[in-house]
Amino acid sequence: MTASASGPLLLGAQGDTLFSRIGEERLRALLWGFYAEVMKDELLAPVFKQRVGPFPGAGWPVHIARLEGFWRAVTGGPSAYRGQPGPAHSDLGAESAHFDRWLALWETALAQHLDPPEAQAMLVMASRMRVSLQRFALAGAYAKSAPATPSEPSTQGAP
Ligand code: HEM
Repeated sequence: MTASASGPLLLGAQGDTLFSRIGEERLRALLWGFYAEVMKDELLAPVFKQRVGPFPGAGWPVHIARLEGFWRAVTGGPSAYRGQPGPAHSDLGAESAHFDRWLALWETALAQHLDPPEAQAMLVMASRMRVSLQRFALAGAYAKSAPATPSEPSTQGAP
């Protein structure tokens, strides 16, 4: 074997990140394709529409750019992402069923846009993230349903 067959798959250890194997263009296409499907889904779409607005306008270009930064960061690419994924999910009313659906659509989108090894790696990453994101999501839901705290303004400003 000589180096003549070198391509993106034979980069040195430092350059061989998941991000470098996926590439910027495919990552972006994956994200737009994924959220296009999310916004056709009757369970997920209302949650995103309320926060981000009607797809693909409103807040979507900014949202996708933020997600691109996030996925670049976690796949070893250059990224300026400084967000807080946990708190972003704490007030959505998202439950376990939402995460099941999200991951099912993610798996489909990954198969459409990426080669199997990268698709598998991205699926495993998201499955692991789910554990903590869902914890944030459900904690927010419990806080909301707790009857102890009156939501009326009568107590606001009280010492
Ligand atoms: C493992 C699955 C998921 C991953 C990896 C994920 C990832 C992310 C990330 C990285 C952000 C950007 C956070 C920020 O920096 O602002 C985000 C935002 C958001 N996610 Fe998720 N998410 C997942 C599941 C879900 C589910 C199930 C829902 C709801 C049905 C959801 C709804 C949202 C919404 C509405 C935002 C925008 C929040 C805002 O900007 O106000 N996500 N998500």
